[in-house]
Amino acid sequence: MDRLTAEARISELREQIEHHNRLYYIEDRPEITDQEYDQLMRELQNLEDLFPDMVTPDSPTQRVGGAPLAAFEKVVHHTPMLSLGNAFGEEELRDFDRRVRQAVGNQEVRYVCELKIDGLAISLHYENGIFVRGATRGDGQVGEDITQNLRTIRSIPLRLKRPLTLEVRGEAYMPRPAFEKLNKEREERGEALFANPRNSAAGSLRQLDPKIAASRQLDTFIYAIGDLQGIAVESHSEGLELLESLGFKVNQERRTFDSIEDVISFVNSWVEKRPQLSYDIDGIVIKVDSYSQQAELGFTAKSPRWAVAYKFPAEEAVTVLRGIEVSV
Ligand SMILES: CC(C)(CNC(=O)c1ccc(Oc2ccccc2)cc1)c1ccc2c(N)nc(N)nc2n1
Repeated sequence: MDRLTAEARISELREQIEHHNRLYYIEDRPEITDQEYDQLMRELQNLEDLFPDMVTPDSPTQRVGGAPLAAFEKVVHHTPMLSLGNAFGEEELRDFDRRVRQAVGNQEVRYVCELKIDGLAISLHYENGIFVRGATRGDGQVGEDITQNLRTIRSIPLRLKRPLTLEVRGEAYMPRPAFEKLNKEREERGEALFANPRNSAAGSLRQLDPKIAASRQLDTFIYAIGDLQGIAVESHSEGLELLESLGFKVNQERRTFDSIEDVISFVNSWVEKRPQLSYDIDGIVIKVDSYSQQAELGFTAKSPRWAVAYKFPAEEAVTVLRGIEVSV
């Protein structure tokens, strides 16, 4: 095959593979079988083996990186990764609403409610649409460079739909079925089990060998734009739509409400619905939607005044001590 034909076929295969990747890992509605997908990947791999100079970092064949690292480098976040203040009851949500309305005067306030995924906070940096670096939250200012491991997560796009330079935040997590399968395998091998999906996601992303992370079926939900050059969006919900249009996986259970009472009903509905999800959540995040109102509210030393995390009561941890059941 001559170079020109190879080049055309390589970009056609990449486009098809990325399309089916999105359908399978982000929209959860595959259109082709795994065998057909593997065949596309094999054809691309063969062509890249024949023409190595045509390999680019955003090629789907470049997800499972090279050799294990000796250690993780440190990364300074462009904008700090802030934490969330907590609310543990309905009254605290009403207090939050009163503080918000006090600060913004008698304007209408719209809230965005998002599931709080029980995983590991991550930051992803893109230059001209190409994934160049991913990091853990660390202390909010400095995290660890886990780019090689994050590249193995299929719901993280290696190239965006538009050549934007931006930094996004989200959660890396392990779906419960993958967690149960992993622990079953570890039990058969006589290895220590992970206590919960969050620990297994954290443990997987802390592996220096990307082949181990690649074997762990991790997933992501992106929930915030950090640095965004040159695109004007007016609200958080618009920002999430933009993230989705760029190719990120954004959780579909988010809702907007114009009153804190509706927020409270939404929060209560998730206390029951939580077990139906295929992943763990530890609460609901409520954010003021308007960016201009967020700016009016500002930040405390470590978290925004325009957001709060409603935390669910910890799962009833029952420990059997000498045959007596006690709840802790
Ligand atoms: C709201 C924010 C804290 C993200 N936002 C930021 O980290 C952030 C960071 C700098 C910002 O602006 C600054 C820029 C420079 C200096 C200081 C602040 C604004 C937001 C957050 C944190 C955890 C979340 C979580 N677990 N689940 C969901 N669903 N949403 C979450 N949202």
